[in-house]
Amino acid sequence: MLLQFRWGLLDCHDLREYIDVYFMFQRGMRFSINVFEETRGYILEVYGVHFELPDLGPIGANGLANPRDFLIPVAWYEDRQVPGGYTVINKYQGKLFAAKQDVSPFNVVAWHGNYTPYKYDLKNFMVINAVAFDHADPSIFTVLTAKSLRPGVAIADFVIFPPRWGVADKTFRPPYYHRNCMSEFMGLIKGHYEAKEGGFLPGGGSLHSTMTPHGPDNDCFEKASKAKLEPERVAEGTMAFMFESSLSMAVTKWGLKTCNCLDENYYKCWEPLKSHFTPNSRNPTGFN
Ligand SMILES: O=C(O)Cc1cc(O)ccc1O
Ligand SMILES: [Fe+2]
Repeated sequence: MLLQFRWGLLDCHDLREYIDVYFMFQRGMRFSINVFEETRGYILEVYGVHFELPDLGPIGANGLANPRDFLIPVAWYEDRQVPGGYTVINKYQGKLFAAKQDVSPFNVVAWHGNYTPYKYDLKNFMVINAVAFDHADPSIFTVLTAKSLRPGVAIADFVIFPPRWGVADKTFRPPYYHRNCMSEFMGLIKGHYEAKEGGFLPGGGSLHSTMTPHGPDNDCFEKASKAKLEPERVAEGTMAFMFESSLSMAVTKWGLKTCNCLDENYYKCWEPLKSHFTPNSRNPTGFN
């Protein structure tokens, strides 16, 4: 992603070197985004609470997304007019409003406070994974969380699936088949997602709503069930992510119809799955 971000008082300069970046704009901030090349972006807005680093628990003081890697922009302003003027788009009570003005909205020359936008390069995420057996829950990949009042239940988690090593023995290594109380919106910034190599394209999105069963497609199941469990690179050159929420998500009319991009056949990726239930294989040889 090649882009340039500007927001009132602050300039993120040219971000050409950044590929997988997370940006946070605080409420009320004016910003503009210039893109230079093929660019993909996803937006998540939370209300009432702020994103914060997850509690690290037994991980200790350091790990996952480290505070040192969250960067804030330097002060910057511009005082200029552009032909046709500026259109400032404002979101208010869920609706977008546009206002025209002659001067740049980024014309304030001083700033004092502790309420800044920030950026985080996803490459800096310190990935943790299972190193003996079992598939660890995706909460190990939480970059930021917007907590609800109930401990452990987030309004929204921002989770990434970065390149890493898969080494777990006696384990089906891809994501397990599951249903859970969270809504899972997934996106793909680049590459492919291990659980749906063909059916999930960069720039696309999938939504598995609360308590909807889901998991790897048939190809992934077949491959991973037969694979020799040697150490292997997982998700090399890719970046999938998940916005996970304890709230339900509604799909807009645009998403369902207008965009004309709905994959009506998505469910078919699970159709070839067969039952492999064998009650006697509960304790595979050598497994305690
Ligand atoms: O559904 C998904 O593909 C996301 C996901 C990944 C994983 O490794 C475990 C659980 C989970 O929801
Ligand atoms: Fe899931």
